[in-house]
Amino acid sequence: MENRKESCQFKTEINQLMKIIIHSLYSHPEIFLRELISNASDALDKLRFRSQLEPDILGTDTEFKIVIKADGSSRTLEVSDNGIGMTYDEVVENIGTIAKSGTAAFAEAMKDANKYDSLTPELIGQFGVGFYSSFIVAEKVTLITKAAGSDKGVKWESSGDGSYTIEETEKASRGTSVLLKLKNVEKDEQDFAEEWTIRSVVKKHSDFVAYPIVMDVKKTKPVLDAEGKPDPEKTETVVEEEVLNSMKAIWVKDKAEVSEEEYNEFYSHISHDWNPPHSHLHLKLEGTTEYSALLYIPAKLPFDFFMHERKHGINLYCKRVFIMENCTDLMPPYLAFIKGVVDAPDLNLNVSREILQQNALVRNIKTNLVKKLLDMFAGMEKEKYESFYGEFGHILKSGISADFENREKIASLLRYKTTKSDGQWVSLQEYISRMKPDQEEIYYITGDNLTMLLNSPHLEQLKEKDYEVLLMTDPIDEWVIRDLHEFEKKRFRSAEKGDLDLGGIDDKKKEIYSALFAYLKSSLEEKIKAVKPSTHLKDSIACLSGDSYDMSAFMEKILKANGQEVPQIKRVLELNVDHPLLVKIRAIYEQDSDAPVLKDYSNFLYDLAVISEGGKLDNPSLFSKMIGDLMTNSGSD
Ligand SMILES: Nc1ncnc2c1ncn2[C@@H]1O[C@H](COP(=O)(O)OP(=O)(O)OP(=O)(O)O)[C@@H](O)[C@H]1O
Repeated sequence: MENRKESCQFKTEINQLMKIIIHSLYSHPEIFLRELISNASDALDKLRFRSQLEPDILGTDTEFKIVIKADGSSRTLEVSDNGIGMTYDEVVENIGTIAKSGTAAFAEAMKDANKYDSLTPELIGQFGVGFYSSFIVAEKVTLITKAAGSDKGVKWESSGDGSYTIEETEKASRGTSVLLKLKNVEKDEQDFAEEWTIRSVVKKHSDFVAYPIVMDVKKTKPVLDAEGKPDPEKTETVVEEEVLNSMKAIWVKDKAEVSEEEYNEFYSHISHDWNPPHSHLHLKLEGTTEYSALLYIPAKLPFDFFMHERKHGINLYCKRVFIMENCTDLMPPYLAFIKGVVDAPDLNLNVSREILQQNALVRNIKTNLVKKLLDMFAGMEKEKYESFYGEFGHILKSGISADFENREKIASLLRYKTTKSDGQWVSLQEYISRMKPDQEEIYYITGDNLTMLLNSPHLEQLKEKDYEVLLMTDPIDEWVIRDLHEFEKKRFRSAEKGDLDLGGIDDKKKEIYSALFAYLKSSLEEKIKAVKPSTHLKDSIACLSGDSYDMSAFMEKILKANGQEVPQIKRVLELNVDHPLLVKIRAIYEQDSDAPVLKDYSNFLYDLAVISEGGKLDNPSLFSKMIGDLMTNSGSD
């Protein structure tokens, strides 16, 4: 049969991606070597895992390793592995098209970014540049691979100029080899054809890779004399294979043996994030549930956090043998941003994802990890915790609804800005400690931005009383409140729903307004369910509020934004009976309860309430006309 062969163009996005990578990483060329070694190590992990179920797949090639060959005269560098390899279709899928969510999102984010200079390595690091980073140092890349169990090899080749070729080929052994034809380098640039450059980069970035990374190195050795003793006078140059990395799994080491730098390097190895992590947690537990774990909090929320295909969560090992990546059974969704490794020596190596779910050991480890992480968050010093919370707080909060057992603990980790915190975060404990002596409840208000909430008319009476109000701007806060109800026996109370009971309204006033309110109610029947003297307002004239068990305006907005059908909810129009305009309207009403202007005034009052909560008006032109009339009249008074 004819060998398959194709010449293809890269997708536009890939072209763009390569340009960006080459342009922005030229000052960090060594990154490519780490990426290639990391891919080789992943390929060996996959093969090792598969060989546990299919031992025959290895054949005689059982010594897993990554081989680096550098040749200064031909200016080539080759990174090979005897891992899982790729079939023709896998090469098509993985190299040259955008199969991965990360690459696609990266290309999307960078679509109109021709401002390469603003792309720092830290920014790009979030996206994982992978295989394409080879083109930073190479003018041509040739990948030859043979999948485990397959009898044909595949060759992929590109000069990074927009096209590539792919064809079936012969390859003797299983695995992948990436051959780079290196670009020429200037005098003081890193040269990857040189042994010591490779040696130092491997040591720096890939020391803990679990497989030997070997290279033939030239050594000068004394020649042995006839008795087998070294002759100090004579030396010869020999070539020997040398292992460049220590292969030490740092998670099984003692904390004292691991430097900060090693922790950070290991983090970028497993997470493909080049930014140093926010913090790490290194655990070694003995006893009935034995495990070691090295967990990291990233510094930033990964850009692909909410994408389905996202990987790089927790990698599961058993006695340093890789079992699976992204082991979701070890971390609840509200801590899914945690990355790291867990090594459980008592786990069965052949464990499948399905079995894991029911495995008591895995459940215990999970419970334990969650506890340790929550304790770690609670123990962080303020500034450090707040930088973490600013990034991941909205995800952590979902634990309030999802993890009943840890609800209290998570609640004490919540932070909110408040009407009195001047932009600072406040914990619920702090809020309670600052409550006024006559204050019984924790007041909160929800909405999508702080400025609007701070100026909400609903807060006027509360401000007058000098009560602090939590400002909740994350959609998830609606669910937090729904499930939390109270904290340290203090109930949460919405500042925009129900009566505030902060001091009754004078009965006499209620009485004199009752006729006007009845009129307003009938005139606005389609929009509101009642008109009431306000318990919230102090300076403003009108606001809309819900009954205690009604959905909040923010919740309504969130549900609508998510395409859910929300039944039309009529709210209560609250009016400030001490406001001069209301006094004036009442006077008009008492003079002539059929005065045509009253209809306009009722709409006007309703519109004022809508505007004060940032809503949109049905008839803005009528509204501005009313404002104009009112201003003219007040001038002539
Ligand atoms: N040495 C290899 N052996 C087998 N498959 C490989 C090898 N190198 C790359 N691949 C395949 O090609 C895919 C794309 O590799 P690439 O380095 O571009 O990204 P990645 O490693 O998946 O992700 P990241 O963005 O995190 O680096 C890999 O997911 C893997 O399936």
